Amino acid sequence: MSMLFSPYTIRDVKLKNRIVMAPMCMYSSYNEDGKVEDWHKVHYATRAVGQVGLIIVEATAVLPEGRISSQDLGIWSDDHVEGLSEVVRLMKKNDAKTAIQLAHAGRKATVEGNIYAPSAIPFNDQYKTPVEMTLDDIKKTVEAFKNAAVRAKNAGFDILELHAAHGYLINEFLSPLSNKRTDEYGGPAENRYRILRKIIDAVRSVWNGPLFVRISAEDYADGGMTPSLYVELVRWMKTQGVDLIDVSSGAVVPAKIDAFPGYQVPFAELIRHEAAIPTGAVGLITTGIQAEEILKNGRADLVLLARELLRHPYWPYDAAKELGVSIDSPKQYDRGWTF
Ligand SMILES: Cc1cc2nc3c(=O)[nH]c(=O)nc-3n(C[C@H](O)[C@H](O)[C@H](O)COP(=O)(O)O)c2cc1C
Repeated sequence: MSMLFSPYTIRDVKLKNRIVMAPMCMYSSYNEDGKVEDWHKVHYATRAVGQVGLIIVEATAVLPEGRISSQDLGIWSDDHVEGLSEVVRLMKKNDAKTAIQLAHAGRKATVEGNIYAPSAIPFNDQYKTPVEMTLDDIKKTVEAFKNAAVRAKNAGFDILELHAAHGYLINEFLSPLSNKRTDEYGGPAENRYRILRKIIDAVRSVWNGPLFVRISAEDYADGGMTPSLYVELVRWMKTQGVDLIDVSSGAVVPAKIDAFPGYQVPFAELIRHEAAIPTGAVGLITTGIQAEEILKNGRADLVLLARELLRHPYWPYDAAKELGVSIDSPKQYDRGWTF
């Protein structure tokens, strides 16, 4: 029996299969700051038609200065809710469950004006030097994540994901390589974790649904974070009511990454077993058999695909065929989806 095509329930949300579309920035809010465009509607609805069980909408900025680019999606204003609701409606209408990744780009923001980070150290010489956040800035940021969670709820999302990976703001606090603070937000792991602790508590105060956190489990640099070091942090997340860790890696400091099929799966596996929490595996997963192996060997609970779903929006059909499983097709496509 296929595990990839078996349902998975988190809190009160039942996914029809274990296939997840990983968050991917579309940099397509070209008309109005942070707003949904037709592109987003077509793009996300298409993967829902393709029978992806859970779709995670791209990194969506909780503050305008927290955008990776000026064309990122935003959720810092109530004006963003209407467009996001429309994307949710289209995905749900096509039978997918929906999530959104709440994000702040920190020192990797490329917007005009000041950018903010735990310490005033640029990512590299291509990036601006960020302003070191004051305690008041931190408070405002925590509040922004909370307000974003309320808006995501109003837009109708089933699941929330906090972006604590890829060298963006939360990741910058977690890693000792980018956080050189000497106050209660820097130094030992417990201090570096403090902003995420506050964000999770703030989000949890307004959100009862499933909550994921995406982490970069490995910094690929001396003195940086490793999957083993993350186990303690993930245990804290679990105590705070986080339901699943979406395990990615890298990008907090410039480093060379040797990416090969399934290269991040061992990190998801270690965290799943050591911290006893469900995980999602991501990174160069492209075939049904590969996905099935990850799930059946207990290495992760969900499988996330990014670039493969840009090439093949109906990948679930291909994977089902490969695994000899019969799945429902959108009824309009019945004549093409039988094999
Ligand atoms: C176009 C593009 C945009 C991305 N944007 C995001 C993002 O918004 N948030 C995030 O956590 N990861 C982002 N990623 C990383 C993917 O979610 C994924 O972790 C990575 O591409 C590895 O998976 P893959 O080998 O299946 O592509 C992006 C990747 C691509 C290709």
